[in-house]
Amino acid sequence: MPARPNPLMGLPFEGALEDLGPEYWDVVEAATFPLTRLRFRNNPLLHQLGLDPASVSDDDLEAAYGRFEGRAPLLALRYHGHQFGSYNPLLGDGRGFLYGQLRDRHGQWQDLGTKGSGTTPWSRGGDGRLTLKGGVREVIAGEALNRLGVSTSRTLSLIETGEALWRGDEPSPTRSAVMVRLARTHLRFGTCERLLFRRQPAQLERLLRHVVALHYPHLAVIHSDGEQRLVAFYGELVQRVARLAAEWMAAGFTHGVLNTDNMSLAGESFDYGPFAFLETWDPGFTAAYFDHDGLYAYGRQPIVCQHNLRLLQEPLAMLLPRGPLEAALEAFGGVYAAHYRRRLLRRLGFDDGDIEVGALADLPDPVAPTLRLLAGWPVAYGRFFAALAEHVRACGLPATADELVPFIGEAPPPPRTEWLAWRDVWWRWSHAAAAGPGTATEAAICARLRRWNLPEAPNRPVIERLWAAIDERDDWTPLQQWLAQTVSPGRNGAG
Ligand SMILES: Nc1ncnc2c1ncn2[C@@H]1O[C@H](COP(=O)(O)OP(=O)(O)OP(=O)(O)O)[C@@H](O)[C@H]1O
Ligand SMILES: [Mg+2]
Repeated sequence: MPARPNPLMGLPFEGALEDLGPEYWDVVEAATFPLTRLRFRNNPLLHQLGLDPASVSDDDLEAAYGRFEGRAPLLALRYHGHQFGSYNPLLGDGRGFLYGQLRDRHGQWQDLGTKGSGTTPWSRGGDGRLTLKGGVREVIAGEALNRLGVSTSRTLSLIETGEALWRGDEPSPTRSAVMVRLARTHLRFGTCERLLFRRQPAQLERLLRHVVALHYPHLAVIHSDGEQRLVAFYGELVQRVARLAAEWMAAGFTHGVLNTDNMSLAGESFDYGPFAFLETWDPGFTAAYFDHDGLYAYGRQPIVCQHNLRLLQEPLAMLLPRGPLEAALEAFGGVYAAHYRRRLLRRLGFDDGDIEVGALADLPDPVAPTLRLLAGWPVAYGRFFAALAEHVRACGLPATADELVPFIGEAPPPPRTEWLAWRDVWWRWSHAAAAGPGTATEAAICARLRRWNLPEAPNRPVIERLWAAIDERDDWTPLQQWLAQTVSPGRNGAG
């Protein structure tokens, strides 16, 4: 009987970046691992790629994304980057490669990229590997952020590979893994910076033509003039990154390593290393243990993103005048503020559209009172929203402001002045929304609270609990349960 074909190997890859030529990448080979054992598969993403998940076996995934059978060429991408303020010209894919590019079910380009698949010319003495814990953390970050509505890469598969790794930030030896992630692109701000370093304007122009064609195709239609098109690309990237920063802030997420080699030219969030979700709300909260000065602290993320966008002007200035770039960057603050407000409102159950325009003008904005309350109440940021959602589901909308009581049973009481101020604003909004012209009935507010908040945000203690079960007993059930109950909107009762 002929062997059943592996559906993953029939995916319709198109060599868009490969066709740009070897200036941008090196052909590499994957490592051979002592074992390949599937630990996580993302069925919704398999579906998004046009496959029937039921037709893809675990062994298919191990063959394609653990043993890398039947796929060539594998490309380590070249890039540089500003890391913690210093330029590093020695970067590039040092432990991953571009596996392939294809259009998904919605016609959207997707890259399949690996992490932990072996050394490359850019490994700089590193082992080219990913720890299993690092892979588990990537799975959690991508799924949680996606569930919170953040534009993010996601892990397609995580395969344990049976090696013993030594790391300074994990008890070692520690277990190894290889992951494949889906991202709109693996091209980074640092990909452009490398071409400035090497003074290669023609190669930058080719690269950006590729980026616009794949990731900003509407701009190619609007602008026949190449220069205008690139200015428009930068302008849209500014807006996408501003929205992304707002999404991280509303999600209570600290990326941790906002170097320019971790900034996507498609404006999507990716590379989940030392990230952390907030415990108590604190703008100074720092995720990476090696970020001694708090450069990439939670509250600095918008300003760092804006700074990184300004750094990107340097390579672009090989092709474009500065004036329009600087003018485009000025939009950052306004786009950020408006998007952050919308996202925070949504976590509180609200939307401007719920409320009569006249009534809206009379309402105090809930953003500042929410942050003032959170700054003084030692509760986990995600817990605040989850508990609000639970309270409204259990008790309905309060008929009077006084009926709304501090709803986090296990927490110390909130600071009185900040609580009363927040309570009154939230109550006024909830009543204006429920009485407004939109569809924001009590049930709709309740559904929104459930949809846009996680029952349990994966802050450090939560991730450590999930990891401990894997580490101590090889028990994957807590992780699977957390993923099923926390990140699956269906199970969570949300639409
Ligand atoms: N164990 C390792 N072996 C070789 N190179 C590594 C290793 N860890 C990190 N690097 C390289 O160091 C640089 C910075 O690492 P960083 O953690 O930002 O990226 P990454 O997590 O490896 O990959 P990505 O940005 O694609 O998610 C990258 O060029 C990366 O390839
Ligand atoms: Mg990186």
